[in-house]
Amino acid sequence: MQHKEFRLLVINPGSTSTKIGIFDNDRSVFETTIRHDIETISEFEHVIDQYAFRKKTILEALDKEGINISKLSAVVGRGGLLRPIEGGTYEVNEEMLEDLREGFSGEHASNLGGIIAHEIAGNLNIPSYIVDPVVVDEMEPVARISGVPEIERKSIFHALNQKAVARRVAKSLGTPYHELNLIVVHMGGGITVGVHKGGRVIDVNNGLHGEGPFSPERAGTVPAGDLVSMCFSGEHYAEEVMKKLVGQGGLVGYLGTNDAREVEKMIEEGSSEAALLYEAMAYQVAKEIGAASAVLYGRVDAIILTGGLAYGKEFVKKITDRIEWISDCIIQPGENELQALAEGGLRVLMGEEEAKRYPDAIVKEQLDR
Ligand SMILES: Nc1ncnc2c1ncn2[C@@H]1O[C@H](COP(=O)(O)OP(=O)(O)O)[C@@H](O)[C@H]1O
Ligand SMILES: CCCC(=O)OP(=O)(O)O
Repeated sequence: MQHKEFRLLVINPGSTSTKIGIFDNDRSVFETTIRHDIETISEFEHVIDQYAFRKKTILEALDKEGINISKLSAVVGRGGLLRPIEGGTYEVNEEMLEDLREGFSGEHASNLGGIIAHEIAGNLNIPSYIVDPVVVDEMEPVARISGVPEIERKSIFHALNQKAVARRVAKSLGTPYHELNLIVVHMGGGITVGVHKGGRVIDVNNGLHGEGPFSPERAGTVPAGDLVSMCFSGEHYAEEVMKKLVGQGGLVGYLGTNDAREVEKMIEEGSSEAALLYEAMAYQVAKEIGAASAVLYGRVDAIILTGGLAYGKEFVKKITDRIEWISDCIIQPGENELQALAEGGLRVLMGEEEAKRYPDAIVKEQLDR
């Protein structure tokens, strides 16, 4: 029987880059990463303001490659800060667009994925989807408690890549994903450390709003009392403080760059400040992995390090030196997000799965609250 051929455009806006791909069914025929330096990104007050800029760079990249978008069957974007929902593929609809534009759970580049996908697809009269957005929420009740009754911990993380890489590693280990205890560490513009138990991410640091290790452009956990004092010092607007946590925190805050390769260059050129900060980022990642291993009572089948920073051999060594006593460390540099987006869209186009309707699949515990 002859299989139908679908051509998909997949779009993955990250905090430091926009990655795009063209897939014929699940076969990648073109992929590129457009990096955005901190000067360009800082010109925009809000992430949503980057919409026209990111869309233009995508269309230009496709045009440069001579790709005719009129032949597309669907456009799939990385999903953003929606309401907490279960994993899966969702058709982009008006309710979703409204929440993405507003940034229902905050601002992040992935909010643009569904919006740009919908815009390009709408002009071609084809469907648009998002897959496993950053708000996929499988946290256990015990992990939701913060210590302040009015504040609940949230699941905001690299769900798409963490799940895709975990499944890939499970396959290579010859054990089903849902039978493994894994710690998956995605290290990109943000850094998230997910505890995968029985195929669910039962705990993870909120990689966006100040939890966990600091990262190329985020603060991670900061001393709470000092943050409160800063907020009420009368010296800063709320938006300014939020930017210190997201966008202008981490390496950007200390060294003015979100590019780890530049930091490596500074270290090579003798900067002891850059060396200390790189060491500190690795130290904080290792500490978070230690905490994640306690969630699993120390029974960890593997620790997976992934994302752009996992290409940095020295950086990875600084982490593994501190944690390899916990379990085997598997290094999967980069991410599998474009492939995962394509496969999610394809499952729906092939009729293997029905697209979920947003916001029908909101995590039930959230509604009960
Ligand atoms: N070869 C490399 N060595 C070290 N760091 C790298 C390398 N390639 C990318 N990175 C770093 O990874 C980070 C971006 O990771 P990535 O997963 O692409 O981020 P995002 O998708 O969040 O934009 C940047 O700090 C970048 O400098
Ligand atoms: C919001 C969590 C996902 C995340 O941090 O993505 P980037 O590393 O691409 O910014």
